[in-house]
Amino acid sequence: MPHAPQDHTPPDRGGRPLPVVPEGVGCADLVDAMGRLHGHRADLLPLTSPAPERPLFGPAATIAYLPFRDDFAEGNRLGFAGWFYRAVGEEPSGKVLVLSSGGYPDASHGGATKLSRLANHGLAGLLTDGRLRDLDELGASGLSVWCSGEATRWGGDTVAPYAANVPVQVGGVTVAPGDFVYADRSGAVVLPAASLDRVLAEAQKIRETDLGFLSSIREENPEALRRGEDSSTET
Ligand SMILES: O=C([O-])CC(=O)C(=O)O
Ligand SMILES: [Mg+2]
Repeated sequence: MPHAPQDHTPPDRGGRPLPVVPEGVGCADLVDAMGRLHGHRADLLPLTSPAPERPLFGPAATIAYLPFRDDFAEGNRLGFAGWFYRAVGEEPSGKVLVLSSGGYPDASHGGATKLSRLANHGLAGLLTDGRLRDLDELGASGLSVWCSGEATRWGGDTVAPYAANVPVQVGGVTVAPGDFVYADRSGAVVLPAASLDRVLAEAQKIRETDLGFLSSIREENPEALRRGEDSSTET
């Protein structure tokens, strides 16, 4: 068994458009669906967003941050701009930029000025387990941005980008380039591209089953349940 996927190219969808998350389906439904279809950890605890009403969904372009090294000349020369354009490639539109915090979740991993490239190139947004600066400005950009919190101090002497489009670890979860990332106020979840359609269908089924439970719970008989005579709804 290989320890990591070697090819991170998202599977060819045969011209089919990218799917959307079904109406009413949220993070917990997607995490439940992932639990049914995969054995690995896929959920991140809730992150902070300047526009939490704006869920994030799209294929990941990853940048790995590491603790800053003054002798990493090539990486430092590329800077954020170089790593950003390497990560998003020729088709940046709709992608989610994923920045791994590199062991310093409280350091800033960027601010609204350099991250204005995301809106310029039509990305869906950004997810990181590190902090960001200028959250108000990022919220006004129309992007969906999720991070561990706001920072005011520049973080470039603490962490720096050193690789693009490699699998990264974010909030205890592996994100490979091309994985689909979803985030809302409840949390975030990482969906393998090859399973995407099945996970979305399963999440919709879970949501519909829950709606069915809600109406049978409304109609249940408290007396019968106290006597232990009705176990039709086990929620
Ligand atoms: O965080 C940084 O590296 C610089 C910054 O504030 C910005 O780009 O707006
Ligand atoms: Mg700034």
